[in-house]
Amino acid sequence: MADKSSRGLADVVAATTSISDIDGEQGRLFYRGYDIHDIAQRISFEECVHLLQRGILPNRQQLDSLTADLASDRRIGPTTEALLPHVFRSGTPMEALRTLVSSLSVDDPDAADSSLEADRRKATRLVAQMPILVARYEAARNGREVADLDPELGIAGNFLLQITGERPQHRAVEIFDACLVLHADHTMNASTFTARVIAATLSDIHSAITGAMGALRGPLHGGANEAVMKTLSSIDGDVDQVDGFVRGELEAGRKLMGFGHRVYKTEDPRATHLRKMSEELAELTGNRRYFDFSRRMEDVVMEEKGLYPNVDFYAASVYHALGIPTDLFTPVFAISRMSGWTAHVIEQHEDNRLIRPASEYTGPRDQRWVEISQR
Ligand SMILES: CC(=O)SCCNC(=O)CCNC(=O)[C@H](O)C(C)(C)COP(=O)(O)OP(=O)(O)OC[C@H]1O[C@@H](n2cnc3c(N)ncnc32)[C@H](O)[C@@H]1OP(=O)(O)O
Ligand SMILES: O=C([O-])CC(=O)C(=O)O
Repeated sequence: MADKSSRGLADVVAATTSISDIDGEQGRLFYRGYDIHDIAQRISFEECVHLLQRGILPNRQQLDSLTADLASDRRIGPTTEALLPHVFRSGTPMEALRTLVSSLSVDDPDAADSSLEADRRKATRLVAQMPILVARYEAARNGREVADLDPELGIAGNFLLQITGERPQHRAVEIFDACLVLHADHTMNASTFTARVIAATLSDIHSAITGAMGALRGPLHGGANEAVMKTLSSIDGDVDQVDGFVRGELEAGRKLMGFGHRVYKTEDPRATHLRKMSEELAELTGNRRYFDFSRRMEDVVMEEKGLYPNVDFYAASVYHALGIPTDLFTPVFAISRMSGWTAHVIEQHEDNRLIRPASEYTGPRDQRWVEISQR
């Protein structure tokens, strides 16, 4: 029996990993030993995928090879195509996309192969397919065709192109690319843990990723970015209204989405980059409203609760300024996190042991069975 239970598994070391690491006291994040501050806004999402899935930053030849794989792997199969017109009517994009991601296994050329080599091919394919699925979903629900992919653009640029229907500005692509890098992996967060638990039963990578999508969706995890945008846009009037709004929410005992973190006791290093990018986009678009609201909200939440913004907070105003619809913010998170999830599934399969923690029983004991007629 376990010695002590930890509510929400806080501080429990649930896996060993060489993919990412966090120092929550110092507010530092590392991907395979690289400080996020050194690589964010310097490497492309494709380089990041290589780093997470294949363990090293690619040289030019390795990057070209991965880029070619990603380009040839992004086709979605007939089963998923057939589902698209049905699932876009379902409640939310994350529900629909969870179903679409699950369906990708049906036509996957490696579906029947559970080897590590097949895992690696499926991992690349899933990263390539995810942005296409989101773009196709967006087009389907608006009754339009997606724009053709531009071979000059990478994953970030092509996604913006397909979502907005317009060729994105160079700086917008750079900023979105950096967002994808910043969200790519984060140790044993809830969705990655979910993926690893599923993978550890020796289940397949599509099952693990489908579970991860379900975990990411919730507002205490990836769903917070959408919730932040809804909060920002619900505040009427000017920035002076923010103080009263925040205090009212806290007095009512409600949490403010985008604040707080299980691991960081100081600023989330990703928020540092996203805050700067949000401000830059506010300047570039000439619309400071949501950046100014966010800055004020950050100050009031710090004064009132001592809480720092997490990755989801400034991601909201950044994605909004980039023209991404609010209900696609969490799917965008999934596009990025697919790289981390798949790397973790491979790592789990490489050195597997079933994940099966203990529980602390709190129910009644020594109950006696009685006939149904006597109950
Ligand atoms: C990508 C990501 O997943 S980043 C996280 C995204 N999620 C959010 O932004 C949702 C809002 N934040 C939260 O709910 C939490 O801070 C979490 C889920 C991120 C971390 O949760 P935990 O480590 O379990 O902390 P917990 O929820 O127990 O909070 C501890 C205390 O801080 C308070 N608190 C934590 N976050 C917030 C918040 N955002 N707003 C108001 N109060 C908060 C709690 O009410 C609690 O107070 P209490 O001790 O008086 O009851
Ligand atoms: O690590 C966590 O618990 C949540 C988080 O910030 C992430 O998944 O990026």
